[in-house]
Amino acid sequence: MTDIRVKICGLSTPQDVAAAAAAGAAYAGFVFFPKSPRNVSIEQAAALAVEAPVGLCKVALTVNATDAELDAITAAVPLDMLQLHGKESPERVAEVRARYGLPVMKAVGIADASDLPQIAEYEQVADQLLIDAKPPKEAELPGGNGLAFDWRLLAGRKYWQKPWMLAGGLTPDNVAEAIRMTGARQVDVSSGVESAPGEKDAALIESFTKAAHAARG
Ligand SMILES: O=C(O)c1ccccc1N[C@@H]1O[C@H](COP(=O)(O)O)[C@@H](O)[C@H]1O
Repeated sequence: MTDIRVKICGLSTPQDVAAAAAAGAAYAGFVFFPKSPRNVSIEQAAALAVEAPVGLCKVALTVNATDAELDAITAAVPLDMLQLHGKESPERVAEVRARYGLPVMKAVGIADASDLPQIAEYEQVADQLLIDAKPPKEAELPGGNGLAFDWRLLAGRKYWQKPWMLAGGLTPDNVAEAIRMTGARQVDVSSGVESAPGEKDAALIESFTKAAHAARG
């Protein structure tokens, strides 16, 4: 059985990147969304990405970004993947993938069973899927809210053909149970490894990756 792959999202300092790499994370996420407490400038992200260890997959998270915004990010930051975390249509996902030549991971928000068919739709056009909790209507952020969805919705599902990650409200304490219930082989976390909004905690990053790597789906 292959190891669980962990993405630590919302990194904003060299110490955050070092902690994610030291803990054995496979992906490092940089958030380009001004309303987020984890937002980084293009200059900040470029400096972090240049120094990141070889082998750590560097992911830019954007929300309904325009071509001009994506042009600026991709021109300056050495990236391995784009994460689209807004209301991008399947057509827009395909367009971004073709324009930038980078793998695209599309976030799909789940609140109940009626949200599941979207996964099959985005699977046609994205390289990976990120299955996250749907944000509450009043939420400022489309993700990164520390909210989980009912993992039983994924239990016993038909397998998807594309790689996918589980996200939403994961913590060092619940990630093993989430993996067991959903069969996820990849997990993504942001607020569950923070001591305050936007402040990553190296000890929590380590506990999270340890718990995820020890878990068996
Ligand atoms: O982290 C953010 O601030 C963020 C902002 C806008 C869109 C998505 C965001 N984060 C993503 O959401 C998931 C779940 O977050 P959490 O662990 O529940 O806090 C996270 O893994 C990011 O990919």
